[in-house]
Amino acid sequence: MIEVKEITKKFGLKQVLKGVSFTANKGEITCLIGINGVGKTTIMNAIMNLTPINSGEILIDGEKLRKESYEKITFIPDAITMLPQMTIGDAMQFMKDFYKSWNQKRAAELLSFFKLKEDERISNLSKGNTAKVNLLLGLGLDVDYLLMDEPFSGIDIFSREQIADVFTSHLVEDRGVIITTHEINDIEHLIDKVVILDNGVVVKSFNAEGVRENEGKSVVDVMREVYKQ
Ligand SMILES: Nc1ncnc2c1ncn2[C@@H]1O[C@H](COP(=O)(O)OP(=O)(O)OP(=O)(O)O)[C@@H](O)[C@H]1O
Repeated sequence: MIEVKEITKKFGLKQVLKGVSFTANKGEITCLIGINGVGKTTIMNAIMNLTPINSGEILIDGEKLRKESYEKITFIPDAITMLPQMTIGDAMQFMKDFYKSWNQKRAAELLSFFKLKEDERISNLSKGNTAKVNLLLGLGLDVDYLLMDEPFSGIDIFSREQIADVFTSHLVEDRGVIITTHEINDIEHLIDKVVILDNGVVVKSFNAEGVRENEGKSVVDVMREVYKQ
C-alpha cells in the first residue's frame, strides 16, 4: 500500500499542498482528480522523490521512502525519455540491460497488444504511440506500483480505448496504479478509488463502484457536486 500522510508543499510563497492524505492499494486503480494546478503532478513527484515535501510522510508497504522503494514503484511520464534515434526495440533492450526487474516476456506481449513494431524509431512515433511505448516501458518492469500522469492527454479515442483496455488486462495484474487524468469518462469504469483534490487538500475520497451502485452517480457527478459546477 502507498500511504500519503498529511503532506505539505510550498513553492515560494504558494502553498500548493496543505496536508494531503490518501492511500492507494495494490490491485486497485486510484485516480487523483482535480482542476488544473491543484497539485496532482506535485503529489506524483513527491511519491517519486522528485520534489522534496515540506512536511508529512509517504510510506510504501509500511516503510518510509528510501532508495530501495524505487525497486517497487515506477513513474510513467507523458513524454518519451528515450533518445529519438533509438528504435522501440533499442529502448526495450536498454530497459533489459539497465533494470533487473525488466520482464521481457510481458514487454513483448505489450508490444503486440499495442500493435507496435520493434524497428520503429522513437523520433517517428505519433503522440498516441509515444504514450503506448511509455506504458510498455513502465509496465515491462516487475514493480508493484505504477504512477501515471495524464496517460490519455492529447490522444485519439481509439488509442485511449486501447490504453484503457490494458488496465483491465493481466498485463497490469494485481499491481497498484495511481493515475491522474482529466479524461475521466475514458476510465470511469476502471477506477476503484477516486481522490478529489481542491485547495491543497483531499476534499473527497470514495469507491467509484460504491457511489455508482448505491447513489447512482458517476465520478463526474460527484466532481460537479464538489466543485459546485
Ligand atoms: N517547480 C515549481 N516551481 C514553482 N511552482 C510550481 C512548480 N511545480 C508546480 N508548481 C505550481 O504548483 C501548482 C500545482 O502544480 P501541479 O503541476 O502539481 O498541478 P496539477 O494538478 O498537476 O495541474 P494540471 O492538471 O494542470 O496538470 C501550480 O500552481 C504550479 O504552477
